Amino acid sequence: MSLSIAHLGPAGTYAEQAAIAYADWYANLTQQPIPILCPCPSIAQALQSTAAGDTKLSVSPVENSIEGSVSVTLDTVWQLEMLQIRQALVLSIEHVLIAKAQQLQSIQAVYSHPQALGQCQTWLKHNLPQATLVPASSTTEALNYVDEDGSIAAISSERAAQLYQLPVIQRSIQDHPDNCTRFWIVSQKETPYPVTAPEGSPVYTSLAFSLPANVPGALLQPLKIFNDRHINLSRIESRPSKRSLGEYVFFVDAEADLNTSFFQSALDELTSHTEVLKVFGSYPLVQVVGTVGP
Ligand SMILES: O=C(O)C(=O)Cc1ccccc1
Repeated sequence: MSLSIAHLGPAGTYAEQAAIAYADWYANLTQQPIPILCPCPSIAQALQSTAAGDTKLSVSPVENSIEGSVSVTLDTVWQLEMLQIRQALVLSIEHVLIAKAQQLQSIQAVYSHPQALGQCQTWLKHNLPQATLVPASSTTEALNYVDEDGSIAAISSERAAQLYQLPVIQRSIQDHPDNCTRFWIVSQKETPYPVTAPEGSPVYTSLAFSLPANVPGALLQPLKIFNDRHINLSRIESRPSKRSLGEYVFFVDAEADLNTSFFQSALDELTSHTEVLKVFGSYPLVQVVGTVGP
C-alpha cells in the first residue's frame, strides 16, 4: 500500500508542492510506489490526521525566511506528543499576484494565506496601498475570491495560476528575492521511517520547554547547557504557554544529533532546569526539492 502524506490543501498550495517534491524523492530513494497526497483544510488538521493515524506522514511549513515561524505548526507539534519530526526540507517560494484586472489600480482587495500576505507586505504597501488585505486558509483557497471585474486579487504561486487557469498580473512580488520556507516531515513516533539521509546532510534536533519559574535568569540556565557543549542553536522562538499571561514555551532547533551521548547529557541536564521538556525529533535537512510542474 502507498504511503499517505497529509498537507495543507487544496491542490496548488506551497505545502502541496513540498509534499510532491518529497513524495518523488521518497519513491526514488526507496523504490516504493509514489505516496498518495491527502489535502487538508488547515495545517493543524494535516498534523492531526497523522496523529490520529489517518495518514502516515504530514508536510507542514515551519519557518519562512521573511516572515519567521509558522506558529500553528509549533503549537500543534507541542500539543500532539505522539508526533515526531523525521526530516526537513526547504522550498524556494516565488509569489505571484493573480487577478482579472487590467491594471493594479483597479484592485481593491487581496486575499491570501497570512504567511504569503506577510511575505509580500512591502510590495503591497508600495504597489496596492488602496487594497484591503484579507487572510484566507491557504494561497489556493484565496483563488476562490478572484472576481470577474478585477477588483479582487489573490497571492499564490505560478503553478496554482496554471492549475486553475487564472491570469498572473505581477510576478515575483515577495519582499526578498531569496524567499524560502522550511517544512517538517512528521510521523507518529512508532511509525518506522525507512529513509536514511544522504551522507553529510546536516542533522538538527528540535525541542521545546517551559521554565519552572518566571524569574530573572531562568532562561539562561537552559541556554548555558548548549553553550557549554558548543551546540549551535539555529533558532529560538518563544510562544505563549496559553496557561497564563507572560508564561512562555521556548522552541529550540539545535545543530546536533540526539543520538549521541554528548547531546543526551545535555538533555539530562536540561531536565533539571525546565518544567516541561519535549523533544520533537532529530532529523536531517535534505535537499529534495526540484521544480514541480502543474
Ligand atoms: O497557503 C499555502 O500555500 C501554504 O502552503 C502555506 C504557506 C504560504 C506561504 C508560504 C509558505 C507556506
